[in-house]
Amino acid sequence: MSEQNTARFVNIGERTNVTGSARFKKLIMADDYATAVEVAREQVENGAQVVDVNMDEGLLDSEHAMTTFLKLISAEPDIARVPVMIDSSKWTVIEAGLKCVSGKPIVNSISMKEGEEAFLAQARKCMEYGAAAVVMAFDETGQADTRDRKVEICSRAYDLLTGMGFPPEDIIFDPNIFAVATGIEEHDRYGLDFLEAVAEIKRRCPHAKTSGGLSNLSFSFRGNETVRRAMHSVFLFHAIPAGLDMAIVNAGQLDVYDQIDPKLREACEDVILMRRPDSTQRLIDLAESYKGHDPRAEKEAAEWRGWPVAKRLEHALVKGIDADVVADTEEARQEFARPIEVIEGPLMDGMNVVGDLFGSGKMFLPQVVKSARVMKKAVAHLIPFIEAEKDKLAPEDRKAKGKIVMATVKGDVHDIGKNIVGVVLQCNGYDVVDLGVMAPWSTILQTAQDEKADMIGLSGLITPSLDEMVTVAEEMTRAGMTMPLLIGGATTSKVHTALRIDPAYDGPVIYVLDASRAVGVASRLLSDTQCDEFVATTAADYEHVREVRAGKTQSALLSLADARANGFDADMSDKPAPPAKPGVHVFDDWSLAELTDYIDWTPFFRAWELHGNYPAILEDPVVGETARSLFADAQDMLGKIVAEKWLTAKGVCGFWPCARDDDDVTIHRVNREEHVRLPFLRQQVKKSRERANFCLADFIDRDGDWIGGFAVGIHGIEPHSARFLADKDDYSDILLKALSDRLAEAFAETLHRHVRTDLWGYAPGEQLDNTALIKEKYRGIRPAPGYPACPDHSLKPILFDLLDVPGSAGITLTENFAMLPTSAVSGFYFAHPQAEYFGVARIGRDQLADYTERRGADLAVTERWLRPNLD
Ligand SMILES: C[S@@+](CC[C@H](N)C(=O)[O-])C[C@H]1O[C@@H](n2cnc3c(N)ncnc32)[C@H](O)[C@@H]1O
Repeated sequence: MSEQNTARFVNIGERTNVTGSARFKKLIMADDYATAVEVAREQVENGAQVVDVNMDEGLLDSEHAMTTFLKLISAEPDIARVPVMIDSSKWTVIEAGLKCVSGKPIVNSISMKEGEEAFLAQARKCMEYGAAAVVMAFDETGQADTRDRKVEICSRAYDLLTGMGFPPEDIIFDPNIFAVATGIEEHDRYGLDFLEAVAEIKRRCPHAKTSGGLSNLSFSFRGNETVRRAMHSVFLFHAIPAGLDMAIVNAGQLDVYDQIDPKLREACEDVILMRRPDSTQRLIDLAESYKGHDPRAEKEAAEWRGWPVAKRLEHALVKGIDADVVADTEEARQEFARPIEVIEGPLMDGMNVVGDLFGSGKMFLPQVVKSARVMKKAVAHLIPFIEAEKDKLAPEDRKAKGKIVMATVKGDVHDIGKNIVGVVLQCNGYDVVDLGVMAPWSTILQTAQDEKADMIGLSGLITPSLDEMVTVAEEMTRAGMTMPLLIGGATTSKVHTALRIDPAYDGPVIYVLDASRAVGVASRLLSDTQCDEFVATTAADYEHVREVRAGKTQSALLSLADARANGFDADMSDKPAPPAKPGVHVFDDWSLAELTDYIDWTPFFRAWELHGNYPAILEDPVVGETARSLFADAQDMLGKIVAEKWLTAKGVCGFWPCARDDDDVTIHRVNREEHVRLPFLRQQVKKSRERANFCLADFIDRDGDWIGGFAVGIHGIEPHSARFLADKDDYSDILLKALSDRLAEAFAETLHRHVRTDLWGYAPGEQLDNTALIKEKYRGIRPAPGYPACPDHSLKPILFDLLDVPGSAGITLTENFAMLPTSAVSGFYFAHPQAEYFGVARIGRDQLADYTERRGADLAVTERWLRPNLD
């Protein structure tokens, strides 16, 4: 697009959207609103003139999330200066949002899909709130595709809206941008139809505005970023003069129209404006030449082995190639006077390049971990020579930038995240003393003192670990320590760090969002010039979080009695039939080959901090190349895991007759003639009119029903992990752990399907592919203790006892109820068709007391397990 065009073009920021941004979703799910507000700020700073906010996520109370976030950003003057677009497919969420926006909001979207009456009712609401509205070109018969349908629907909507007094300048038509050059003839006109429709709509509908989502246009060229960018720029070059006022597009990914290769520009223009019958084929042919191969890189690949050794080492480090690193390091050692100089010279130079690329977002975690593997192998080769030299020369020890003691806290066994952070720190020149998993506070403190560490880093994945971290902080205070304490891991958040850990420790406490932040945090903490300011700013930031929290009106809670009265009323005429095969079923060795077909790959990439959905992530313009390479390595290892039988999948499941007793489910163990009580928690947050206050017991019939349970685990990782670590190969070790986790989840999915179709057998004819399984399109749920519907991890011992999990599947529990082996999943089966996941969220003291009694436990104990739900 030309510069003149850009000036008029309204760019709608789309990063504050839980459906489009994995990072934003993670922040919202972690209740880290303070950081989520920063995402909105970044967008505005980067030039977004409207901020689109979307909270449509099944596990969220979307209305609550929308209102909380909107209230927060409306209190930030530099964000509140741009309008907010309230984006939801649920009208209740939009309405909740409208109530708390201070400036002029935009509703995204309304349409005549459900007929005129519903359309006008929504429009009236928009007017009441003074909101502008995106009106989709959609009517009772469907979405408008041709020019005439777009114009017809928009004109009709315009007449209806202006007829009821809706200000025309508050109407934003979205006449649907569809993909062109798909090879289907009817699609050829889509670009031109949109452009012509925009011009005509602007003519017929004075003062109304137009908008569109641009990325659809180039959908058929996924993976070919050059062509996609060119298409978008060419399209806007024509659409803006035609009257397009705004679009959802990443402004940073547009090319200047005049600078696009003229051949490509012309071919795009031919397609969009339908100037030739063969334009699609011509663009497809031309697109090939912009794809994949980079002749320069290929030439380089062949040449690099002939470069001088220092450059070869740097290249190997940056590219993560470990094949020749030992030979090259040896060659370098012979060239340099002392072996230490190889580390301080070419190796550190190479790692600095890696650090810079990573720091500037041009390199991603899997590549960094591969680079670290090269570095470790080179250093391992040099160590004996350095040691031997010590006697003769007594050289100074290699100077590290700083020393960090890292640990996964007591009771927790998860270490993928911690290991990644450790590797990243090491390859940036820090010494890392890794205490592994399940580290008690005493060991952590002792090691930090013995090693004269500069800081401690704690990690944890399950909620009880939050309390363990508070304990470590308190003990550090008691020991009079002052070194910084770093907090990270999936269960942690900035809010928890600010509210609970920071006040417990006198020294600096820093929450580290992900591995990519670790080096920046460590280097600032150890910098003579930056440390004080960084510590002070962070402390002030946490103080602010505490103030905001203190001033925040907590969502109102119902009494437990009222919440029960508003419980979910499941239709018990629909309850499942008794299982076809009741009792307990043990699986000693489930086929790994079968499990590989049921892997959900998206969380695999997330474990490596590559955000995006599989398979689209493989074609992502930014991380696609890294994702493809990682995926190839994963497939390669998975092949070996299956063929060479590295691992064993053991599982158990069972079904028991039961009945509901208020919020408990009592299980009848027929063979032992005993009853086991499963106490569940009920939502107490006051709901808007129609929503119930859910409890898992609501899905069970008081007059008799069935419930199930399961536990699955992947065994046998240890010798392989040890082999990789002995070979200085953290990359393969982390890869193996991540794959083992994937296999455990795939096992849970496969076993659940076997339960539905065969063992319980309530859905014998179910035909769902893996995508549908991942989207949980089946009947029934398998809530897991520690997850939002049953957040109390301490239900696990009851489940484990029912199934004799240690005996049948070889899985045990730590004192904080983490499962061992680490790659394990357990939960309950509810088969009622209306059963759904929800989050218990905050509960009141009345429920805590009631639950304590039902569990027959001490208040102090239940309080500890339920702490995240009490604050
Ligand atoms: C963590 S994901 C795992 C599946 C995903 N496809 C994977 O491979 O990682 C989904 C599982 O988490 C648990 N879960 C999710 N939401 C839950 C909730 N609100 N309450 C209880 N359990 C929940 C259920 O066991 C569900 O099957």
